[in-house]
Amino acid sequence: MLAYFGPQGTFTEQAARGFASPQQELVPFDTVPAALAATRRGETEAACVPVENSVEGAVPATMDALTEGAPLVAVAEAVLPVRFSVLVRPGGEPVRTVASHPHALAQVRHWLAEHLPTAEVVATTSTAAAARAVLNGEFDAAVSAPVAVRHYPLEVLATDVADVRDAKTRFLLVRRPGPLPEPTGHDRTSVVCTVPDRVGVLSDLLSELALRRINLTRIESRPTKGKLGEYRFYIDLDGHVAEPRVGDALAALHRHCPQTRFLGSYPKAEPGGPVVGSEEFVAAAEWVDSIRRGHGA
Ligand SMILES: O=C(O)C(=O)C[C@]1(C(=O)O)C=C[C@@H](O)C=C1
Repeated sequence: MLAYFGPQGTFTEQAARGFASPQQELVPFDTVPAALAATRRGETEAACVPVENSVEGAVPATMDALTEGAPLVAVAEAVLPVRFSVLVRPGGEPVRTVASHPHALAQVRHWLAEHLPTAEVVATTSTAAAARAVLNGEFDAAVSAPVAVRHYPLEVLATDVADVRDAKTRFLLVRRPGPLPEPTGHDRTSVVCTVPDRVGVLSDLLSELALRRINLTRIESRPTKGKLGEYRFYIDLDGHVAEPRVGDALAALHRHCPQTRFLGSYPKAEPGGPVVGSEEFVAAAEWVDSIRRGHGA
């Protein structure tokens, strides 16, 4: 079974369908923490959750839920184009309220201002939860994934709605810790470091990556929710922990920041970015090894 951030008809369901094997049952959960909790408890083999949108940035619910509770690791990612449909009940009633996930609302702000300027905008837990609520008569319109109309008998008021063309959302497939996916040469590694209160610690972390020519693809901070001013840094970098260069860098991050959690090494959905080989790291490690064995200098 594969848990996903639902209900049926979310963008996340689409991403989950891409990950699932033909026989695998998909199980919707109304929140990201609930989908991850089912996987932590072993009720589902994996969970699919949104992690980052090209317009609105990180999905805080996912970042927090991956850090709090038993460890989970990402084994795959997917990137989907995001364009919305605006769904209403059949019958042409006036649209006084329009609902959706905050990330979706942020991606259609201009469209709403132009086409539904007087409608009150309401946040829901997901785009599909908004469609479900419109069906139940709670709101008049939902900004939803185009597939939502297959699950909820609503009418399409507008399609292809997006303030920013080519917007994309990245999704992760996470499991309980186990064997890692094999390196492909186009991988991403994710970690979260809860930094100690020490001068220059962030600069130290970044220097360790730069020294090893590791490309940083994302860095985000979130409060630990403990003391004011205490932060965690979510770091995505190019490469796989199985590569000596990357393994070496993660060990260095852990030295600076003992509270570092590994969040996975997995193939990138859209290969790109500079490719840096590990050859010189392997050669250097072999050289040191031969010195230790008394064979070289
Ligand atoms: O509500 C959904 O349909 C989701 O899958 C969540 C989500 C998100 O978290 O960003 C996914 C893609 C869109 O950017 C809008 C909402």
